[in-house]
Amino acid sequence: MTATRIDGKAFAATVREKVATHVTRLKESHSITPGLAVVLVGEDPASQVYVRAKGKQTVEVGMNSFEHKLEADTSQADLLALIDQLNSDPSVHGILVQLPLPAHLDEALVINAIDPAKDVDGFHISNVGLLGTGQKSMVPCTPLGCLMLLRDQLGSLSGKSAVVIGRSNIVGKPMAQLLLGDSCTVTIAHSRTQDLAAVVAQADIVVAAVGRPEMVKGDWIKPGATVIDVGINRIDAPERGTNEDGTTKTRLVGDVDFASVAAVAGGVTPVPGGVGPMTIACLLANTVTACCRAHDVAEPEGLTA
Ligand SMILES: NC(=O)C1=CN([C@@H]2O[C@H](COP(=O)(O)OP(=O)(O)OC[C@H]3O[C@@H](n4cnc5c(N)ncnc54)[C@H](OP(=O)(O)O)[C@@H]3O)[C@@H](O)[C@H]2O)C=CC1
Ligand SMILES: Nc1nc(=O)c2c([nH]1)NC[C@@H]1CN(c3ccc(C(=O)N[C@@H](CCC(=O)O)C(=O)O)cc3)C=[N+]21
Repeated sequence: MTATRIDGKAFAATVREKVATHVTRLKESHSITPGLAVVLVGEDPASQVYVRAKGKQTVEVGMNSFEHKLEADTSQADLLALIDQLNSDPSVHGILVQLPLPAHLDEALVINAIDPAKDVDGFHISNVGLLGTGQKSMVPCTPLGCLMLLRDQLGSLSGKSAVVIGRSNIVGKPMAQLLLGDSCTVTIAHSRTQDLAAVVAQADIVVAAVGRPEMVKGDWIKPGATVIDVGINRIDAPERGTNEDGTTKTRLVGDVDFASVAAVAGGVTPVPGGVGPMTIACLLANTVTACCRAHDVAEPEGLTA
């Protein structure tokens, strides 16, 4: 069997089109322009790439983008003061603080200082609790993007067996909540799980969010299963030669060994071009949703869980 390549890049473009339509409606009928503020502390090169992509796509769908770049040694008090200012700014409907933060900053404290109504990452404890109890919340972008791809691929997820590999607060745990919300039978695997291959083998749906290059192999996968690869790993690619400074060129791979999995699965997402573009599209979707809720305007359908 040869799996369907689940094209997250193409699906993300359709999500952004829906977002752009709602932005136009908000502007024309309500004179409101949704705004997204992204806060980056320090100069991590990968984070800079993502923040640039977010800013560009925010503007492309017609929203306002506010970028705040702070020095790596910014104090906690200064960061909290900026968040306070963004919380009370009516032109800002969404706030994202790029993670990870430098080690001297208290990540949980900073995230929980964001107004939950503007928490477009869905990381604030209020949103985590709302999601866990099945109430309306802001849903974390990466798991939301995975859910959209799964629903598009499979239709109803009800009764399916799902294994999420990884239990982080930003991907694994909220992913498991969303799958449970769609009535999957959910197993969460992690670094202490025994015989991971056997756990994965019983799954109709596998979501890999581990951070280990090409760890999930084709011979673990139940034939016909749907596999979502969240991993973003940069590995050396000597076959591509060397950079001008003499260092080896690199390439991106996921947590899934694409070639062997595609030979067994029913569908699998590639890296790049799978979950990554969906994450940014869902961030824009969450910003429009937050803006609609703030102004008591009907929110778009099909853009949240
Ligand atoms: N595409 C996108 O938009 C995004 C991609 N990512 C990528 O997704 C991946 C995961 O991210 P994140 O959740 O933040 O990572 P974390 O490092 O926070 O979590 C990794 C999880 O994987 C588990 N794990 C580690 N090794 C193993 C193993 N050998 N077997 C089973 N489980 C294992 C860990 O278990 P334990 O808890 O026991 O330590 C942990 O729960 C990364 O590659 C990251 O770059 C992240 C966010 C967005
Ligand atoms: N507060 C916060 N929220 C996040 O959502 C968040 C974060 N911090 N910190 C870092 C991770 C990572 N992340 C990605 C977003 C897009 C791609 C993406 O678009 N990837 C492209 C490839 C990009 C490339 O070529 O480097 C792809 O997979 O096709 C990847 C990863 C969001 N994160």
